[in-house]
Amino acid sequence: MRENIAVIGAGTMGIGVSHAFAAGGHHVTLVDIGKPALDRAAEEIARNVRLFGMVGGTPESTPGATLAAITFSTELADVADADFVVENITENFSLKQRVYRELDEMCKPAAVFGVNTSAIPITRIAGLTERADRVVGTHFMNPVPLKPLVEVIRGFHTSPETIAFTRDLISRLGKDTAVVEDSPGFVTNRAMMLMVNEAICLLQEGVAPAAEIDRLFVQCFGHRMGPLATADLIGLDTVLYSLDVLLENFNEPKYRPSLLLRKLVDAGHLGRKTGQGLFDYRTTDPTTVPERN
Ligand SMILES: NC(=O)c1ccc[n+]([C@@H]2O[C@H](COP(=O)([O-])OP(=O)(O)OC[C@H]3O[C@@H](n4cnc5c(N)ncnc54)[C@H](O)[C@@H]3O)[C@@H](O)[C@H]2O)c1
Repeated sequence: MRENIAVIGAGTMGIGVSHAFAAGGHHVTLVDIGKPALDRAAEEIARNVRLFGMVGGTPESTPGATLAAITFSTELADVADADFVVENITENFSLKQRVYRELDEMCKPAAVFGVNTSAIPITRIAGLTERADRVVGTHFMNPVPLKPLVEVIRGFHTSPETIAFTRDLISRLGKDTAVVEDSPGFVTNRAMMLMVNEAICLLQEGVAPAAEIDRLFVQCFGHRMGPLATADLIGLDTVLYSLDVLLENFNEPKYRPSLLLRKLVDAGHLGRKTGQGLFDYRTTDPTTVPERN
């Protein structure tokens, strides 16, 4: 069944989520506050369709067909007809607060809200709306079209029907779901952000150069990508904001972001999306590490 999907935020995640739903046969309305972000999103989706297609998606998808299934808009009001909303705006509670209050007023009562946050508790977001039973965490992984599993988070009030609807929708994209209970950072990011932050601390202390830190994870532990390349792929701003959320919620100093991470974000070096981060991507991709010697 073809659903009306709204995707809010056309950054790293909004690009991948729109691509996955459009290639999966749905109609997508992608909303961002800025036209430049939407133009970049259209370019990147077209490039990504060519590059990697979609796990379980329509094999005959072309950039033109995928883009034709997406309406690009700067008006939140354009998502009033959505059956399912995936919100992917910046990892900042006050920004999200404004968006959810507006969405709750304008969307039809039956619409389900999928929160694609890295760490903010789903129950806290659901409390901003009058439809807490229809708010669910949908933690997609990056790059979305290539990742076979989505972490689905059950908020305090999320209903069994909402979980079932969300799992069915995601399974029709050819992806599996792992349902977990609500807790800051969920399963994945509570553990992963700690590892990434500690790897940045190792770099900051000069224990090893960035490429060597990542090589140890790839060649010794069989990781596809080292923690520093992972941080650059996520976006260093998103890593920093996620650690801030974990620190605020758990009040444990182990989640304190490294000074180097904060400095790079202040400098505007946010990783792949800006061309520089822990590595420099402007001319070549320095993060490709062979998996074995
Ligand atoms: N990057 C990842 O790997 C990853 C993975 C899973 C979840 N997330 C979560 O997804 C969300 C988005 O992350 P991202 O990496 O795509 O961030 P990003 O910075 O790349 O993109 C955020 C986008 O949201 C837009 N935006 C901000 N306020 C808005 C508003 N009021 N209305 C519409 N658009 C608005 C910005 O213009 C920007 O284009 C965050 O909550 C993040 O924690 C990120």
